[in-house]
Formats: sequence, structure tokens, C-alpha cells
Amino acid sequence: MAKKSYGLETEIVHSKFTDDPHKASVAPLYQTATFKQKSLTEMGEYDYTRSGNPTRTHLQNNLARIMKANDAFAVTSGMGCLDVITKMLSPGDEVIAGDDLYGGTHRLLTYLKDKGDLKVAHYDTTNTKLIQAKVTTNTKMIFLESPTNPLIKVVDVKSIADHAHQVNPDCIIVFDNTMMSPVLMTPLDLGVDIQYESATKYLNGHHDIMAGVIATRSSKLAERIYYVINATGCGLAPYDCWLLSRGLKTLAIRVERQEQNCQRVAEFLQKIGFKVRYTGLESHPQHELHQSMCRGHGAVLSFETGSIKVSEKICELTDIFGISVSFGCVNSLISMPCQMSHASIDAKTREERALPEDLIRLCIGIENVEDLIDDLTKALLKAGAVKINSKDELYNAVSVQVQAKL
Ligand SMILES: Cc1ncc(COP(=O)(O)O)c(C=O)c1O
Ligand SMILES: N[C@@H](CCSC[C@H](N)C(=O)O)C(=O)O
Repeated sequence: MAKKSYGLETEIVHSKFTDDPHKASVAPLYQTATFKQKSLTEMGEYDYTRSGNPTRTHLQNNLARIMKANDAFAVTSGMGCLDVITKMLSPGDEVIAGDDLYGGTHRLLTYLKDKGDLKVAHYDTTNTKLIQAKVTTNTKMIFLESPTNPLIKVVDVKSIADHAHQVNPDCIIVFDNTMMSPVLMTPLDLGVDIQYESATKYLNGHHDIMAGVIATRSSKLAERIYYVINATGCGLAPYDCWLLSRGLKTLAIRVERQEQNCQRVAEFLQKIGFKVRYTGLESHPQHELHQSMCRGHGAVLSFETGSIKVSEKICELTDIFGISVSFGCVNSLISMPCQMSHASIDAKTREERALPEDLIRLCIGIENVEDLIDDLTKALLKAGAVKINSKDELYNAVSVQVQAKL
């Protein structure tokens, strides 16, 4: 009889783990650097944790399953993933990258470019025709992110990947799936060769570890990725693997609740007149393209107030939303990307890429959504970003409630 395949939510919770002699119901933590050999000539499966560790293998097998990959590798951070991937390139290689990539990604690519290691060209990846026109037989890698952090721009992944592979079958399409997580997107189904994610975000979900995951269906690429990880020693440590396995179990339910909350907050902010960037809103210019690639919209949105000072005040006046970088955690966060997560992109480049200095990014958690909306309303009112308008029913109700609390 064919093996039954389960839904992603079930697969995430029921991690495959069968070979423990004591039948432990949670995969044990092998907190060890070394493994004894049976004899001088007989090696076991593991010898040294840099090369491999059962706790890491357990995690990686589960990640590969939920990412629909053949192989997944856990490393020390999301940026560690990009470091491993770029180490697979050769001096002078030409790569194409988006122009709204996460600030740290931009920083590492710029570092490699400035050292003369790589030729990096950044383009607006929402312009599919432009990217397609820029791919040549010399393009070795293309770095994509969708929706982008923090401008929530959507990339037509399949059209770009298919075209690039037609022009150069060896061109490696690299996709950063941190913003969606495997619950909402399977980039490997869209022609991506290597998917990576900052597991510091949704995958772990509790902001108590740094981690990154690289996944691929190609055995050749997997071999090269493993080689770099073992050679450089950036494999995730056993305890962090164990914590990540634990966090992962609630991934589906966390993402579902975070997304529901985010949709409500996005609608609230839009209704009271802000320009909100969130793919869950029909007003998002690429709402449909996003829906055609993903199973949901995630829990990160950004909006502008029109004034840096007002945005700063809002951030400082919230109680529940913590001022913090990162996202994908159970608790809600507020930040100003130009001063925080994307400060590593210089001001001139930020301006060229139309990254608004007053942009506020909200990363929504699993709290009570009414509390979140009340908290934001209070901050918006106190910062002078909104005023009470008695003609607007919903706006009025929230404001009156908040007024009573002030
Ligand atoms: C989209 C995206 N990719 C990659 C990273 C890097 O991940 P890490 O912080 O785990 O190195 C981040 C944030 O840091 C991110 O937001
Ligand atoms: N100081 C850090 C900033 C990390 S930003 C983390 C996250 N990706 C986000 O978007 O908030 C750095 O220099 O990397």
C-alpha cells in the first residue's frame, strides 16, 4: 500500500524519529563534540560534530521534509546561509540581486563586490522583463526575496527562474524564504535551486536562538553546500538544533494566528488612511501574483506616516509592540527599518531604492488582536498621527475606547 502523505501541519508536529533504544518521545540532545569509533578501522556514522551530529541530522531531515527538499542544512544564522552559498561562487562571477533585499544581505553582497570577489548588479525584481533581459550566459546566481523586507515587493519567481535556466542552465536561483516560511511558500516548486531562511524568525519563533537553513533538491548542490559547511564549521550547534526542533513543532499554528492578526492590523491601518504595504490587502499592487505563489501573507507589514519624527514617536509610544529588529516571533515588534534592520544600506542607496525614511515596520505576534489595535491606536493618537473623526464608525469606536483608557 502506498504510504499516506499527511498535511504539512501534521508533518511538522510528527517529526520522524524512530531509532532511539529507549523510545524517547522527543529526539534526544547529543551535546557532544566527538563520537567514539568502534575500532581504529571501523567508523560509525558520526565522528565530530562539525561534520555531523544526530540532533542536527534529526532537525535537517524534518526541515527537508517540510521544505519539500531532498536535503536541508542547519547553520548558525540566516547570514551564515548566504555566506555558505556565496562561497560556492568563483572569483569574478557575475550575480544578479534584488534591490530591496534584507539589509544584511545587501551588506554581504556589497562586501564581496567591493573586494572584487563578485560582480553584483542590483535590479528591481518586481520588473520581471528587466531581470529577464539582464540574465546572460555569464550569470552564475540570482538572489531573490519575496515579499521583500521591508517594502513588501513581490517577485514573479517562476518566470525569472524559468527564463534564467533557459539562458544558462547552470545559473543557480537562490531564494530567501524568511518572510513566508515553509508553511506559506514552497519556492523549490517554482524552479528555485537553493532556498534559504533565517530560522531565527518563524521557524524557531521564540527569539531565543540564531539559526539558518539551506535546502535544495539537487544532490550536486547539496554536496557542495555540505562541503563548505563542514570545511568552515558553521553547522548549527546541537543545543540550538534541539531548540529549533522544539520551536518548529508549533510553526503552522503560530504562522496562522500571526497572519490572522496581521490582516486585521493591516486593514485597520489602511482604513484610517495610512499607505500600508501588506500582500493580504487587495490594494497591494501584486496581491494576485503573491496569491498565485503562496498559501498566505505572513505577519510583516510596513506603513508610512509622512514624517520621520511622528514615526519615531509612534514606535516609542507603544506598550505591547517592542522596539526591536527581527520578526516571526510570538510577540509583536515595531521598528523603523532605515534606522535599524536596514541601517547597513547607506542613506544614498536607500534613497535611490525609494526606501522611505519614515517607514514603520510591524511584525505581528500571536497576542490578542484587539489589544494590538488598541496599543497602536493609543500610540498613533498620542503621536498626533491620527485624530478622532466622529464620522467614521470603526475609527470612532476604537478611538473612543482608547480615549477612555488614556
Ligand atoms: C529576509 C531576511 N533574510 C536573512 C536574514 C538574516 O538572518 P539572521 O539574522 O538569522 O542572520 C534576515 C534577518 O536578519 C532577514 O530579514
Ligand atoms: N544589527 C543587525 C540588524 C539585524 S536586522 C534583523 C532582521 N533581519 C530584521 O529585518 O529585522 C545587523 O547589523 O545585521
